[in-house]
Formats: sequence, C-alpha cells, structure tokens
Amino acid sequence: MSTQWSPAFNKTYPDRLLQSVQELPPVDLFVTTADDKLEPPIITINTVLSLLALDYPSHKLACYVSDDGCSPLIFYALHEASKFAIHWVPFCKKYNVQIRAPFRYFCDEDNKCMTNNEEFRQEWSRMKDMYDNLSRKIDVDPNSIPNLLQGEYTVFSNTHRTDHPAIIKVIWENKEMVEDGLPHLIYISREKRPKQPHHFKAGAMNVLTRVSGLITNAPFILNVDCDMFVNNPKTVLHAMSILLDSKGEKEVAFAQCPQQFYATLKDDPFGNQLTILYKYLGAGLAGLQGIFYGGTNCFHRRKVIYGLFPDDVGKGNKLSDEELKQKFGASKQLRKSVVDTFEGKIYAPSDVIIVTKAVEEANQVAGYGYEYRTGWGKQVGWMYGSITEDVHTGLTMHEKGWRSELCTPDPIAFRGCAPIGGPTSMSQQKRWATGMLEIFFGKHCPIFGTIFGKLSFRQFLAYMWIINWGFNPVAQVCYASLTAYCIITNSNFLPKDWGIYIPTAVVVIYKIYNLYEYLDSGMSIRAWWNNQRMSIITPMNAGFCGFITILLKLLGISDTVFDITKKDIPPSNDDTHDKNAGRHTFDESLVFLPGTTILLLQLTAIFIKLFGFQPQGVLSGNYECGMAEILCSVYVIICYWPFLKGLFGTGKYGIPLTTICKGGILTCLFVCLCRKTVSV
Ligand SMILES: O=c1ccn([C@@H]2O[C@H](COP(=O)(O)OP(=O)(O)O[C@H]3O[C@H](CO)[C@@H](O)[C@H](O)[C@H]3O)[C@@H](O)[C@H]2O)c(=O)[nH]1
Ligand SMILES: [Mn+2]
Repeated sequence: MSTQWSPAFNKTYPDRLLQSVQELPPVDLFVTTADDKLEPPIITINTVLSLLALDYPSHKLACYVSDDGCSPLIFYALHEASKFAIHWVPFCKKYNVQIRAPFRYFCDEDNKCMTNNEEFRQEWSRMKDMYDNLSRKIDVDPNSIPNLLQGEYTVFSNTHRTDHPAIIKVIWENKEMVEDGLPHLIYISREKRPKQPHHFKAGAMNVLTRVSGLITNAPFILNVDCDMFVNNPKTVLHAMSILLDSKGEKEVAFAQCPQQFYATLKDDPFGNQLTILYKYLGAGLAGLQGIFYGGTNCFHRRKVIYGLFPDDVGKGNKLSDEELKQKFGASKQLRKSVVDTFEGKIYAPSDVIIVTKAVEEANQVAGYGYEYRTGWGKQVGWMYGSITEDVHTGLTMHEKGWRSELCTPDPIAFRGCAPIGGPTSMSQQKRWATGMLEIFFGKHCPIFGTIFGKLSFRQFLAYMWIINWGFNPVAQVCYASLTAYCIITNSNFLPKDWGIYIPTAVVVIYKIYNLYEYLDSGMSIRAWWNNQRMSIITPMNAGFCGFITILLKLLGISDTVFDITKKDIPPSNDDTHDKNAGRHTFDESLVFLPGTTILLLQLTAIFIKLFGFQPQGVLSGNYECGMAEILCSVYVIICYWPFLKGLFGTGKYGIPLTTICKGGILTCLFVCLCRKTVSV
C-alpha cells in the first residue's frame, strides 16, 4: 500500500529535446542471447534490426550482441541480417514505419493495403521477399553448420559453448560515420572455460560494458534481451529527454521502459503479462526513489555503472591509477576510457575509426580471467551473487542515493515474448523467487541499504515487497496445509465469532480494489481472475521450489543456476486463436509437485469431511472445524482448477503419473501425521 500511495508520471517531449540540446549523445546498444535453441536466431536478429533502425543519428549508435552460446548460427544470422539491414533501415525511415522488427511488421498485411502509393506497395513487396529469403536462409539445419564454418567462421571450429576463447567480430562498421547509415554491429562471445564461474547474464553484461568501453565508450547504454524489439522508433529520444534533463544528471541513474509483450494470449491465462504490475507499481515507485531495474529495456548512465555516487557528479575522476587498476582491471586502454567517462569526454567521430584496432584489446577484456581480483560484479558493473542481477544491480544504485525513472512513451517502447505454457512460466518465476532471496541474504540486502546507505524508507518497503516473492510461498504452503489439517483433525484456526469479519473484510476490499485496477486498465474480469488464481498457484509451486533452492545453497549443497526462458517463435495472428492456447501444460519437473500435493490434500480433506471421517468430540464445540476452514479449502481447489484438469489430462496437458504418485505419498503421510496428533 505504501508503494502505491503517491503515484507519479513522466511525460516526455522528444521534439523539445532537439530544441534544447545542441548535440545528442552517443548510445551503446547491448543485446544478450545465450542459446540458439531456446532463443531462435530469427528472434534475435529481429531485435537487432529494430535497434539498427532507431530514429537516432546512426553514427551515434553502436550495437553489441553478446552470445553466451558461442553459436556460429547466431553469427551467421547476424551477418545475413546486416546485409538485409542495408535495405530495411532506409525503407523504415523513408516510410516512417512504426514497428521495425520485420516479423511483426509483415504480420500485418494492412500496412501494404492501407495506401494507394504504388511505389510504397512495390517496395513493401520487395522488402517482404527479401525478409522471407533471410528467414529461410538462417533456418538451417544445425548439422549443416560445419559447411558454414569457412573463412570468417573458422574461429568457431573446435569450440564448445562452455569451452572456447573470446570471439569478437565487427560485422558492420559505419566507416564513414554517416548520420543516416547503419550503426556499427559487433558480435561478442566472451571466453568460457569449464568449471570457471561466468555469472550468467551479469557476466555477459560486464563483458559488453568493457568491450564497448574500448570501442565506442558511449555515455549511455541501452540494454535489451534478445526477444525485446523496439516498438517505438523514437524511444531513445524519449529516454534522453529524461536522462539529459538538467536535474537528471545529478539524480537519475537509469530510465526503465516497461516490459510488455506481443501476440499475448487472451486474458493472461498464466498471469505473467505484468501489465498491472508496471502500471500501478511502476507509477507508485516513480513517486518514491524510482522503478526497479528490470533487466531489459533500460537506459543506463555509463558512469553510474562504473560506480559513481550522485555527490561526485561533475567532479571528474577521483580515483588514483592504483584504485582504477584494482576496480577495472589490467587493461590500460580500458582504464583510460573509464577516466574519459568520469570526465564526461565523448569520443569524436574521428576517434572511432580504429574499431578494428580496439578489437584486439577487446579480446583481453573479454577473457574469463580478466575480472579476477577486480571490482567487476562487486563494486562496478552488473552485480554478481543473484540470478536476478537486474533488481540486484538497480538496488545498489538506489542504495547509493540515485533515483530512477519510468519511461512510457506512446506507443509503448519495446515488446517481447511472454512465456507460453506452464513449465516455462514456472521456471522463470522460480528463478525470480530464488534471485530475490539471494539478494536478501546477500551483502546488498535492502535492510543494510536503509541503515547504512541512502535507500529511502518507503523504497526499502517496496524492495521488501518484491523480495517477499521468495518468502511468501512458504506462508502460502503453510496456510494451505493448515486448512487441510483443521478439516482432517476437526479443529479450527479461524475465529468463529464476529472476529472472522475483520480479516474477511480486509481481503474482500483488497480484491475489489485489485479488480478495479484491471477494469480501469481496460482488462477483463477473466484476466483479473486468472491473475488471482496464478497468485496462488505460482508462489506455491515455483516460489516454493525457489525457496528450497536457496535453502540448499545456504547449506552449501548446491548452487543456483540461471535457466534460460524458452522463447517460442512468434505465432502468426491465426495461431493465437488456437483452442488449446492458454491451457496449462505440465512436465516431469519437480516444480509441479508442491501444487499437486496441496491439491490432493485439499481433496482428501473435503472427502473426509463429506463422508464424516472427521474425529468427533476431541475438542469442545467452539474449537471444531467450521465453515470458514471448509470455504478456504474449497477456494484453494477452485484456484487449482488447471491442476485438477491436469490430474485427468493426457500428454503435456496432464500432470505426469510420477508427480501424482509422489504427491499422493506426501498426502498420505500428512494425513497420517494429522491423525497422530489427534490420537495423542
Ligand atoms: O547465461 C546467460 C543467461 C541468460 N542470458 C540472457 O539474459 C536474458 C534474459 O534471459 P531470459 O531467459 O529471457 O529471462 P527472463 O526471465 O525472460 O528475463 C527477466 O529476468 C532476468 C533476471 O532473472 C533479467 O535478466 C531479464 O532482463 C528479464 O527480462 C536473455 O537475453 C538471455 O540470452 C545471458 O546472456 N547469459
Ligand atoms: Mn525474457
């Protein structure tokens, strides 16, 4: 409640920006991809194409793609995409195309039919043919890749995704630094060696930061995940309106655009479209110290990434060379670029031509040993120690006293893939719950941040709210078990007199307000209900497993891993009407065990009640199980409707028999234990 109490909104006017600043600053664009199977190259290149076509002087942009999968296919796809971009980018700019990711643009045939302009129609068709050709070309069988491994591709021979040297390739260089050309496009696959920690996405971001520091060293950085294409070509201008504001430099560390999705399923069946979260929580946070960093669609100030405090803005470099070395590592070139960043020096276009030369040095900073005994991941760059490196990194900035802002242009800035299907969605949410707990148990816990740092009290509460994604599941599982326990043992935990009205009223008012938020945002009651339901299902399954993972980590038994979310090739418009779309799917993973057990437990409890198997007369009348406990149990069953269907479903729509058996055994154990407590 505290978080949403004082909402604030930003309105940006990019046209006025062009009047008030003399020159626009350079911006480095980072894209991360990590697995060419889970993240098909066609998705990545669409994101890259949309970035290359941004409405911003192209000699001020440079696009860096980090490939943690070391995939020649991604490299090949980027190469082909850059050839297509030579035609695509001028086309978009000439006709002021809004969606510059071709797969979304060509989805909509209306774009062509809407106009009578014959020249446009012809060009449209030519572009479409070229794009179809490109998609066919990169849709190659992975086995044919060895044939691709000639010339440029030889560096990929004898590489394995977890064992290879650093590979940095300039795919396209804007040699003449022309304003309406194509931005530089650079491929980076950092060095990896077996058993050497690489810190997942945070590690990749730090390599991108260093490599780009050596090549273009732009004062601003935009980072997107491989599936987040630009939906509004003026986005950079909107973000710059916030960051270049005279007050901005002293206060605002980053400008975050909301994560929204395309080709979404109707009524948000998996409760993961985040619309309400960004709208209300985002506005609420904007009224405090600012929105959390969401890992993608975010514009950062490079010097803040380098660890600058707000009080030191404008004071230039205050670090000695020794300190620079300790923090930023051995590369002299890099340290020089860091000093430039602190001093606000921007490379002139004439300096930048040495891209190829910088690449040699870049190989050094992309090596796995480069960070050894430096401040990367601890004092500077993206923070290590949590698999939700985004919230973690943003938190350290807020703890230093920086603010952040939400940037919400119209049309919305970016769009990406929301996970479709139970297992993908659950594994993503499990990672988030795990990552939040890692933050809580880490050095940057918000509690310390408020006491010793500059995290404001209400911002602290907001961070605790989101960290609670990791703790709340335990409470939910306990309560669900408690209702079942009360029914089975004929006891109660809710008051029987008027005392019951107070908690009921609180819950009902909260739910009604929540429903209002959905309706006010133009969403349906169904979408509200789906989110309610998922707010029971997701924590008890994904969140609970996340909690167990952290217990195992704290006990030193196993470490946490960043499981990449599978990105499905976007369905064409017709597929979204598929009758099974939105139906819950399951797999063998343990993530579905807690939910299955809870459901079986509630069913058993209701069965015991209905058939009169409850023990009688153990407790006096006032302490017996009442209507309230039964209603709670029924509510849980209704929420678990998709699981109930899953008990009887087949194939991917059914809960696997092994999971049901395991759940059954746990349920029996629970019932036996309950009975024991009564008989004692
Ligand atoms: O070892 C890795 C693992 C992941 N990634 C990239 O990280 C991004 C995010 O991964 P994804 O599987 O899409 O995770 P999501 O749950 O969709 O991502 C959300 O949550 C993450 C933190 O858990 C943030 O990093 C993301 O920005 C945010 O969008 C993708 O571009 C990946 O290619 C890497 O580069 N290296
Ligand atoms: Mn994602």
